[in-house]
Amino acid sequence: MPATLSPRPVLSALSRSDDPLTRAMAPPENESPVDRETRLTTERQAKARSDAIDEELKRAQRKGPKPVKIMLLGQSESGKTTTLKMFQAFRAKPHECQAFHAERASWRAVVQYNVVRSIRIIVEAITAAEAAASLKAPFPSQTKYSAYAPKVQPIEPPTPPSEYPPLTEEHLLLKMRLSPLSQVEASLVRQLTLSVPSDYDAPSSSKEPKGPEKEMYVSSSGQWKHIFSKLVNDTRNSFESQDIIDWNNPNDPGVILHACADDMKKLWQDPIIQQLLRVQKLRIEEVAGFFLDSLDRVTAPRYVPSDDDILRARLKTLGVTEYRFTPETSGGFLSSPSTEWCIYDVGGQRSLVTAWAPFFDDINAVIFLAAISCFDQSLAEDESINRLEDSVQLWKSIIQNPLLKNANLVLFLNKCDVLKAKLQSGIRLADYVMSYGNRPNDFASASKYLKKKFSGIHRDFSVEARPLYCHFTQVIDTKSTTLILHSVQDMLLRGNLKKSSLTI
Ligand SMILES: Nc1nc2c(ncn2[C@@H]2O[C@H](COP(=O)(O)OP(=O)(O)OP(=O)(O)O)[C@@H](O)[C@H]2O)c(=O)[nH]1
Ligand SMILES: [Mg+2]
Repeated sequence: MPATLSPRPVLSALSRSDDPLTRAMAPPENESPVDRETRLTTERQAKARSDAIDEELKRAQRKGPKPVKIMLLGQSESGKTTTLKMFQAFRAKPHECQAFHAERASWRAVVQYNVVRSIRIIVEAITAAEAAASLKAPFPSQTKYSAYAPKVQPIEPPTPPSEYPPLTEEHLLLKMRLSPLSQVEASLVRQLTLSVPSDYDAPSSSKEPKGPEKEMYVSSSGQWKHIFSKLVNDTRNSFESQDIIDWNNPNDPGVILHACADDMKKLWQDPIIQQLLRVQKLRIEEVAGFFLDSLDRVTAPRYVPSDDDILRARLKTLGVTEYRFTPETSGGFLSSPSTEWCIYDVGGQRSLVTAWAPFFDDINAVIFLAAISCFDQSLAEDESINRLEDSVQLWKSIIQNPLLKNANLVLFLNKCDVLKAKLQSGIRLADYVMSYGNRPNDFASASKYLKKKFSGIHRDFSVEARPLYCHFTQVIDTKSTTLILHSVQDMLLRGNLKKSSLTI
């Protein structure tokens, strides 16, 4: 005899005539034994289906709420990927951090690429000075360096070559001795890209660059790291990079870099070269991925990048990278249930902005990064456009976008360390931002002014009335950024829980 199925017991307790629904649901009074068996089988199957659905729902609930979706937006070089690295290294649960640390081998190649790239800027500056001296050529065009060097708004005319400091035999000798670095650069490009971009002009000592060079990029920060799988021992059971890198590989770019270390240092520290860079208005220290002050360390045999090196290493993003993780919570109520986060890191170059929109749907929060130190630079893509002004316009278009009207807005006014250093070195904000007027040229006044500018745009143009969470950041600084990400995380989790009708 099959077990009685719900709602039989209730039915039997009711008089059939009490309620039309009960009557309708009741089995016919003259039901035959065969019909009864068929009916009970059908009911059992329906119950099994219903139980399966309940179990699936319970499993989904156990898995926790929907992931919190966050987009990192902002202009190129504003610090989006660096912020993502901060999430990966310091806000994820320990086993997820481990994967980040295992990527040190990959980041080692990026640091090496950044070093070689900086040296190439200097070598090209020497070549330009040589050409100017021997051929009495017209002004060497600054656009030659446009992909690398932070460009200054054309307020001052370029320095005439007659004012270039005279180079010595020693400089030319150094340049020659460093020529093997062009092979290292080509080899690193091969390692770091799945295929060399067709418009990438592989450097060659015998060839002058043709027009503006392209900065190397990766199509997605996830993909390129797989290339380094060949560096990983099959029998690896350790996440330590020392175990991952093949230190005996004679073709490792680190071998030539180590051999050239003294010459690179001599070149970078030479006072005449420093002066040459100054007159050519090449501020290499401000180029993303600057490691020339750490040459001893980063060219040492068995060099493995520190967390700090990874945060400073520069590789442009092309496309959209998705990173999922479960954040470490502060404990207490918010630590349960643990919500998964899904972070999208996009390429900020102008031509890539149109690729962002398909990801806007369902986004919980936008972290917009504005590099407020870039007030005296122009866009790599268009020298006539001031970077800060471009960032303001981008911010305006994001807060006006109807697809993002439900997204929480977090604004990182980033690169505060660079802004401070620039103002202290005497570069005047008022020379580039006319409305700054005669306010003091210090960090306190400049940062206050810039915050007002960005929050004023939010107040006047936001498609929806919503709060703005604004932070002054320098996302290469782990301590302060960890605290800020912590507060952003709590703010978003609270918002997310509220939306799911859970009170906190
Ligand atoms: N000094 C300093 N450097 C920073 C800061 N934030 C980012 N950087 C550096 O700036 C460079 C560019 O940062 P990324 O995070 O790659 O920039 P991005 O926004 O991802 O750029 P795209 O991928 O081109 O869109 C890197 O070398 C970072 O180390 C900061 O607050 N201070
Ligand atoms: Mg990036």
